[in-house]
Amino acid sequence: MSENTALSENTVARTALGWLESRAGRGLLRPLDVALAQLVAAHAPDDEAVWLVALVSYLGAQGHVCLDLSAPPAQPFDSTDCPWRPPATAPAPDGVVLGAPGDNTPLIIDGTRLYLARHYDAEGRVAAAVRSRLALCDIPTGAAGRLAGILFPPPAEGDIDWQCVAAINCVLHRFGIITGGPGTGKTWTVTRMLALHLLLANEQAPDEPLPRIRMAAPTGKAAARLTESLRATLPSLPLPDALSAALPAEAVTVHRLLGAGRDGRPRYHAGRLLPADIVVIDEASMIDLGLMTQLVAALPEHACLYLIGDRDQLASVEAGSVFADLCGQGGGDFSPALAARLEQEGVRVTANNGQQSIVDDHVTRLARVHRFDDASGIARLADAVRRGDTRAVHALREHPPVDIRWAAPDRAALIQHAVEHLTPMLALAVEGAPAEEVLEAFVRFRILCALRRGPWGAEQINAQISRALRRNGLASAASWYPGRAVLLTRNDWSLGLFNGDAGVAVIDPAEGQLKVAFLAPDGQIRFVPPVRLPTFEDCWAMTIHKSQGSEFDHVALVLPESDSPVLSRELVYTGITRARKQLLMVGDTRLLSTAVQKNIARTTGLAQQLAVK
Ligand SMILES: Nc1ncnc2c1ncn2[C@@H]1O[C@H](COP(=O)(O)OP(=O)(O)OP(=O)(O)O)[C@@H](O)[C@H]1O
Repeated sequence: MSENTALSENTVARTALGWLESRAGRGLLRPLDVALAQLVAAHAPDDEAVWLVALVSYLGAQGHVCLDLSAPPAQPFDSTDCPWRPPATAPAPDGVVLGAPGDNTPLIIDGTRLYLARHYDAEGRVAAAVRSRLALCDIPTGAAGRLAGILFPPPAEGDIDWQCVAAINCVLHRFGIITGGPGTGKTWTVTRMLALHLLLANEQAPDEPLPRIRMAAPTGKAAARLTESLRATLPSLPLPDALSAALPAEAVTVHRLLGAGRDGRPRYHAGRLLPADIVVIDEASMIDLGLMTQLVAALPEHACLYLIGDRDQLASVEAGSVFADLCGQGGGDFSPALAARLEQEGVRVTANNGQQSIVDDHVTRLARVHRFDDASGIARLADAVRRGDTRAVHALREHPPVDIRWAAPDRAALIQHAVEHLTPMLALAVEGAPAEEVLEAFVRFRILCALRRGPWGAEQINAQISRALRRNGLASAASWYPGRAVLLTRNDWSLGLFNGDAGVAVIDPAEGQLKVAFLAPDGQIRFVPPVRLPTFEDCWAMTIHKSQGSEFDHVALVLPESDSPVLSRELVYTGITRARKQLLMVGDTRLLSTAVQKNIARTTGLAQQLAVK
């Protein structure tokens, strides 16, 4: 029997496909969701699998790695005209479309969680890579603590230096996580943690080569910030030159680390492992399940993996919330066994048996902010939002600290504010100032919008600012003028430029022509002729999503006019924490309260895979 005959005889599947196609026609499902359903319909013994595959595929596009049948999220299949509802309990595997773990079927059911096989496999690989790195390393007792004394000043009596704890906890294991908000000294800690690794390696095996260390971040911008931070920190490390030389002076993007070529395919993978002994990934919250799977596949078994990030930030754009899942509830007390080991290393922490995940002991949370002074309103507001404490948010609205201003949604005032703050950067570009200076001025101010579309979305605000700049004589009528800021919306592997990279048009000193300047991850500036750019948009305002991994001195954070599914605590927290010195909050305060109370959880199974049994 041909597939077509099977399909035409399966009248129930026809009903399902008809409904799915109509939804796709209205843009409520992706063509891909329907295509997968069609593929399955040709083989499925009944229509249930057809519906399920479309739903799980749809949820994947919403960031969910799987469907938890015991708590299905809201989705288009909830509409009254849908003849089907997801089952409340797990359907029995049919061995053709729906399989148990280990089966070679397009859908896998594990307990109440239903996956596309590819996602199930990816989660399993990440969990296995983490699990295989949790044992204590073979380091003589007391050595890590003793050598940490060279790198960390002794804490005040009765104080715990969590930065030192994080460094020791990392070097004791081949897997570690350091999480904390902005300015909590994560990068500062990481460089000392790596220095501690080198001191230990040098003491234990002075004749062996030092460990090969690589540092990477998900975006070019984040990698450039990390490079800058590394260069600022390295000179202050009390290390002999031979050891200092083994510390990386620059970070690369994770794609570069994996040697992704023009087609995006990695050069390093399970068949050709990354030549590294220690790998550190910064801004790890931005890494999606797919990229994390590629990374762990390319990692040699003996290599250490350390993830650094802020667990309270938005999850990756693509499916999964790997970093938050791995952090779990960790970052509090350690198990009695680890606390005992840390005490042998000279640090005393409180012990508790409440670990929910086998990863909990590997997570160290930094809470003390080093960058801002204690009075920083931005840090306090970020913390209130992180905790979902609307009262504290309200108090900061009633009595605004010096670094926060609140404004009602007044469009003319916002555009005027933007023009004032962009003027110095545009003036520098017109004068032909060096690209470094123009790019530096460019990160002094940014409007961050919760949404892309709509009256208060980045698209419309960008268009209005461009018009206002022209009206004010700051921009010429030509499409390209010095100071025009753009955000790339597509990768261009041949240019080494990526979706989300922002650049500014400047006069190239070598040729005297207008080129767009980008800061590369290695800290160098790249000049690209405008005609060579992949697709882009204006970058006076950008969405909070796109701003991940970047920081600006002054941020104007713009809320939409009404609630939206994407408006959440994580989104607002991420937006606020992009601001270094000044924050202008624009929008309705009630909407802010709604957002702060809304936690967006993605359905994934990684935490369950790593749960303490
Ligand atoms: N223990 C410390 N003593 C002195 N200065 C510190 C200490 N820890 C961090 N700093 C300084 O505080 C600032 C912020 O630290 P760092 O950049 O490491 O934070 P971060 O958590 O990585 O921030 P972000 O996530 O925003 O990049 C830096 O200037 C750093 O040199």
